[in-house]
Amino acid sequence: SGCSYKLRNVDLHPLWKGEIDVPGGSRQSPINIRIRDSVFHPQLAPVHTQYDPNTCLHIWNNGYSFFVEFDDSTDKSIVSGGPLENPFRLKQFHFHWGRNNDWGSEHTVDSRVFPAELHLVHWNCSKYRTFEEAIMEPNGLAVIGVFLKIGKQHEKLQKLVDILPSVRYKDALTEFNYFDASCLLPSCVDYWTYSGSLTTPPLTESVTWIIMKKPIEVDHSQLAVFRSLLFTAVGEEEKYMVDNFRPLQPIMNRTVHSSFE
Ligand SMILES: COc1ccc(C[C@H]2SC(=O)NC2=O)c(OC)c1
Ligand SMILES: [Zn+2]
Repeated sequence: SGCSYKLRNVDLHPLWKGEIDVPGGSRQSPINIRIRDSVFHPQLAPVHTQYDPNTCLHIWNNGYSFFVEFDDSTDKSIVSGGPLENPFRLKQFHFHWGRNNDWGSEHTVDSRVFPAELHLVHWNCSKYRTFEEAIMEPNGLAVIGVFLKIGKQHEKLQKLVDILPSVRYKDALTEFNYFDASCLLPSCVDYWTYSGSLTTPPLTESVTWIIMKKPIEVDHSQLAVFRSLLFTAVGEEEKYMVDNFRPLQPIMNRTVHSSFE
């Protein structure tokens, strides 16, 4: 039961008040994935994640989303296979969501919007020495995108939901260890992949996007806790952290490939 396309009459986050498109950008994200325009690539193997829950470090509110960050000093938590030529190291994951369940995702599928979207961010440790270096390179990052839909409670996510109040304010950071990020992946291995960019400044065109076809389910009360976070720091006029997604960008002359027919 796809939700109908809803005009997102949201007032944009200050991040997007100014420039929305990158001058000369030819591979910006997010995009609308048109299923009938995607090209099946039989050589696209399943994506393989190998995450060590002990590499989980902390969670922090960066004023736009909350980032769960990982120790990326070793190859203990990596993604490989799929469109990737070599393994990439897990650096962080975060989400984008709306003020209500009618919108919130960054990517859309045949103009269908989801209430939220998870991004698992990895960098090309075979070619670059650090994450900061990799974000400036065309093949520097691999981000796995997973759509969230409202349904049954996601039990493994609850450990994360329960700690969110401790990072309510911008710049708050709290220790968060032993979390297996693979519990946030859908059981279906099908995905789309395309070349794109970061969806917040510096908007660099350094991302191989891997968008999972199937969403994961969370219940409405779990998503409600995301919306209790603040964009603002202690002492500032409180602004709820909602609608932290970038508007859709032009596909230009890109092809989205699918790992499934
Ligand atoms: C300075 O480097 C950065 C800055 C921002 C982000 C987060 C962006 S990028 C994405 O996919 N979603 C987001 O909100 C980042 O992530 C790789 C890397
Ligand atoms: Zn993101």
